[in-house]
Amino acid sequence: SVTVRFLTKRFIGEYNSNIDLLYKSCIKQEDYLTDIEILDTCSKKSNGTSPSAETQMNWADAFVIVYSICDTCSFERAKSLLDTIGKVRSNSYIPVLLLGNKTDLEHRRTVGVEEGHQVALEYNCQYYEVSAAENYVTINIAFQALLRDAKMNQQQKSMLKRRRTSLVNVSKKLGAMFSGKKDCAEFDKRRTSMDVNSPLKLT
Ligand SMILES: Nc1nc2c(ncn2[C@@H]2O[C@H](COP(=O)(O)OP(=O)(O)OP(=O)(O)O)[C@@H](O)[C@H]2O)c(=O)[nH]1
Repeated sequence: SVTVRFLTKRFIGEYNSNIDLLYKSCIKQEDYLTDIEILDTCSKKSNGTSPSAETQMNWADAFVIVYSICDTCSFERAKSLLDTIGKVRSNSYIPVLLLGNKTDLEHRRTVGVEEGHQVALEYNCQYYEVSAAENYVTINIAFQALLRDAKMNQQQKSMLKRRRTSLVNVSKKLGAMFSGKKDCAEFDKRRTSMDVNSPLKLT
């Protein structure tokens, strides 16, 4: 099973009272079990503290940013958060879901769909407009899409890590071979036992 960690202001799953701010759940998606941990960034722990923004941002595998379509300030805050995430996690791709909430209050809308789309394009994140008050269908679709993205991202990262480790091993062995270090003898021993016509297998 895979653990995917989200940072969000919204809560889905079973509240774990032992760890303040953290909600845990295990879901089945496409025949795979996935443990989900969701950290609500706006709440405070019972002792009145909350982890620093940077700690929270490094902890997460994915982000959910929620603004209200009736509140331009919340949209500006969402953009500033996207900016911070981009800076803190600049070394690799990180899945982000931008949610424009409260579509049931269309008559009070101050942030247009186009503005949301534009920001999502700019920051390369997924974007949905939803209403937490009305139903969970679109929210569910949005979370499923983010989860899929986060899992794929994790798989790609671990594949890259494995590739990098095997490359390091190869370069170590080659280094030992050319610098005549003691594991060179071990390397040679293995090499001579191979068929010279078959490709050199380094693990
Ligand atoms: N009409 C409507 N009201 C909503 C919706 N989602 C949340 N609200 C209301 O908006 C208010 C704020 O909701 P919260 O869930 O406390 O929002 P929040 O951003 O997590 O709040 P803080 O964590 O205190 O910053 C509450 O009165 C909710 O009932 C929605 O989709 N439609």
